[in-house]
Amino acid sequence: MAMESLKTIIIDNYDSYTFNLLQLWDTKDLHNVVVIRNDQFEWEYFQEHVLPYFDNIIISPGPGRPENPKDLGLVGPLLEFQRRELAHDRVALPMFGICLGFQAIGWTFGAKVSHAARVVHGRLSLINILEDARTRNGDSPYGDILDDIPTNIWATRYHSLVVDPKSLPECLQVTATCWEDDADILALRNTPPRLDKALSDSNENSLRNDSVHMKPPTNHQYTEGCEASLPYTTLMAFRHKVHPIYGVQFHPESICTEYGRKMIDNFHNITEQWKRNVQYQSFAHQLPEHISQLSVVSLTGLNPSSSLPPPPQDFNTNYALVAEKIWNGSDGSLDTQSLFKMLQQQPGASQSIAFLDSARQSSPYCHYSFLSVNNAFTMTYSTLHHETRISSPDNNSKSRSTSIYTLPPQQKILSYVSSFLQHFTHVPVQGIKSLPRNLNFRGGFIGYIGYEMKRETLEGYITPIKQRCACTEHETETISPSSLGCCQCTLEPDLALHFVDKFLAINVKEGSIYAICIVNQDQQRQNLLDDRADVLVGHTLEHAQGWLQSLKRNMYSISKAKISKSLSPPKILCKKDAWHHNEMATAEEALETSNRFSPSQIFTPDVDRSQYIPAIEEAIRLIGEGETYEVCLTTHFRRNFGVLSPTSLIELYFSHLRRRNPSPFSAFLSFPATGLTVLSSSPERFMRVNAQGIVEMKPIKGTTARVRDCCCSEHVAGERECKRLRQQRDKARAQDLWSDVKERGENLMIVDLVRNDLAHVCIPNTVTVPKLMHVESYETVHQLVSTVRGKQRSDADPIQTLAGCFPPGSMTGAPKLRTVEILDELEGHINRGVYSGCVGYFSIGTADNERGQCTSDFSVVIRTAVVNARKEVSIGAGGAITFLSKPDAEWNEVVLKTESVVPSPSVRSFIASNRSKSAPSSPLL
Ligand SMILES: C=C(O[C@@H]1C=C(C(=O)O)C=C[C@H]1O)C(=O)O
Ligand SMILES: NC(=O)CC[C@H](N)C(=O)O
Repeated sequence: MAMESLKTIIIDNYDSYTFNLLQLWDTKDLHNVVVIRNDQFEWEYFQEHVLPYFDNIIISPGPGRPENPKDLGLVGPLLEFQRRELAHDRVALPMFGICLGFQAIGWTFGAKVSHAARVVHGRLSLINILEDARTRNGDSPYGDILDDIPTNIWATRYHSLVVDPKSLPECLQVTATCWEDDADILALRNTPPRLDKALSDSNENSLRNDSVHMKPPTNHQYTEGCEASLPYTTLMAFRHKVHPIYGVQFHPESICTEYGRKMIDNFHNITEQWKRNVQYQSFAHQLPEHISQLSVVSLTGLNPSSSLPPPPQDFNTNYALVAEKIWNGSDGSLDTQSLFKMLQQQPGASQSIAFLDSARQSSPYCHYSFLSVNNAFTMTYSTLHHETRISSPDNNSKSRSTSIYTLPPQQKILSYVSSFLQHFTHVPVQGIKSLPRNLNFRGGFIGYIGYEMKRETLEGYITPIKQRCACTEHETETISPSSLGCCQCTLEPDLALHFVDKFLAINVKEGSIYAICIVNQDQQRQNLLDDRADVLVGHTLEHAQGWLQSLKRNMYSISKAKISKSLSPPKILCKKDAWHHNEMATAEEALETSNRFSPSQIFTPDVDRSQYIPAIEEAIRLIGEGETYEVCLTTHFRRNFGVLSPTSLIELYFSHLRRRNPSPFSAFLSFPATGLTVLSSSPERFMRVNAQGIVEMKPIKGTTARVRDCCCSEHVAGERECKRLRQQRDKARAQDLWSDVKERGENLMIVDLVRNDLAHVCIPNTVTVPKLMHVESYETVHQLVSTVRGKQRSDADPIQTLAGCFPPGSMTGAPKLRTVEILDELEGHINRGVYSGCVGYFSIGTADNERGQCTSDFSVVIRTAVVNARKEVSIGAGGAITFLSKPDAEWNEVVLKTESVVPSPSVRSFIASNRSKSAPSSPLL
């Protein structure tokens, strides 16, 4: 780009894709770009104090429609102003409108915006660039946005509305259209699928985009059952015949659109030419600081070469880490459950448990499990009361005391967590030269951030009145066991984090075990909430050494008793074979299958099928109106179990959930101060920040069951043939998932959303998609998974990085803000709680990695049971609704997902036998 001082303002219509545009700039040019929200200023102020500093304008996509003044904010009067200026032969800045921006330009100049004959979200079309677009003569001295781009390109579309070509005013000229055909389906049929057998991520730092080259089909065809029954085209781009004003209906910033960058380059070149022609001078040669600072995301001071490690810093002198390998995997693997029990018998052990369990040993995401049963302190938080509770062990270490602090207005709890963790960087490691590179947690926070934390992280979100806490006792409440759970805020806090300073790290591949302890020799306390609270983290060296010694002694005693049967999921055996051998695991499976039950029989859903289906239909209607593109609708299934002791929950986790659904991000967390326990078997990574500052997100969208049924009844010749047939069908199913445009659409929408989130917290043009929609196969399901990465900004830490992307886009849909507001209504303002949030860690930064900075890894809370102080077990489940959704199938998906967590018949009897005599009896257990 040869435009040294060209200054661009991007106006964001609260679309979740706007920030992807920044990825189309070179980092060194971004200081000339400012992104503002469409409601950030009154128009008059903007016109006088902001606009004159710029050379051109980009108007973003967005939910809603141009006729609605709220959807456009200041874009409405801006466009009207531009139109009037041109009508009076005055100078108006070059403009480029995208999707809603395109529709808004068309509407301002007199075109009609109507419902599309075919609603398209997250699908690719072949755009046909009309030859006229290339001719520079006519009345306009300027080139076109689509210059020097092949005649047919793939582009992503997210729209329900269209500019009616018949209504296009004389001054606008069509430059591109597309056929409403099924070119994407046909092209996918001729493209080899991405089936990740090995599931390996060879280079976790790679920032290269995946490329799937789809060959365009030769003519326009329609697949059977497709709603496009007639060949017709849709308007995809126009330009002003005289002035440098352009618009495209598709999304140049989507990962799947070709030549997006070229379009932005063209716009810059056009603007330069225009500036020369009209001799335009903006207010200043460079953007002054007070204007740059208006940007929603600061785009100044981004260092394009910040892959270099920061200058070495002094060791942390307050804290150190003592670590020792206390078990060598070659001696055999220890059974995790026995290890758990052993830790609990150690002095000082409590029911305050943090266990991040890489339960799916074969997964490439599984390196270490982290286990702690005595934490330095635990903090919980309520967004509605702005209230933090901090509980730490009392002197006798068995009991805990809790203090309550109210945060000042406007303060955010995650900012405190972030500044607290800053005391824990460059911590020197002792007792061992260095810890393995992939042992990423070195002490720090382990816990969850619940979905309602969106009230403090999602910009522009205002908590609806209906969600305010109705509890009157709360303010005067004193902490006592009886007052626990007086309201939802204490029953299921919006955030709960243990600070872990003494734990085991278990290498799940080798079976080796490290014991790690933070040392704080002077027992200095650390400030947590400015000067409101201080906490004690870390132990004396003598304590740490004593702990290590006693662990080592105990390791050998349990090793004699228990050498692990490694966690392998039930094998598939032919039925004949299973019955013949009376194979236990298979028999149990068969029992479960024959006893197929619906979770709604034992758990009560917040909304049942008859209420859920209308909510799906409403979501589909809103998509058709252009209000949203994808809605991740969810509900909860609940059941009160009367009594569930802490021990029985641990038992339940190991014997049921971990066994039935071993997943890479399994977790068992218990928070005795609130009586809350989380049992998770999540397969989905939300966000990880590694020691090199690479941020990774791995959204899952698109799930299909694996073919696991025995085919013997189909008279196949023997077990071998049965297996071959099953594998063949299973592969075909994976292939179908890969090429299913509905599933791909869901995935692409979230990939583009997640890229947008990352563009806020990473150097924008480092945001890449190293894996785009690969099929990953687990025991029971194939899933369509994408990997999105970026390099964290040097001024951000993992907490700010996570907050900038929270709540997880795969649990909201897109565009995030509007869709979250829609979901609040559709889900009746019922809290999602822990479900839909994230579980994981923020680790301290140790000096043995080159940056010495904090790291993190969080999963999305799905396939998870949450047990509260009232012994109510809740399981959230849902799925992404798109315009192509079939309500019945979506409900079945919810039930299927719940069934992966809900106790199986055998576990039901387990709970029954563990229930105390006084507990209310249940007819089903
Ligand atoms: C909403 C859930 O899962 C989310 C929705 C998915 C989908 O729609 O395919 C897949 C994984 C999650 O991102 C859930 O499991 O409850
Ligand atoms: N992506 C967009 O900007 C969508 C614009 C408009 N809301 C539509 O659905 O057509």
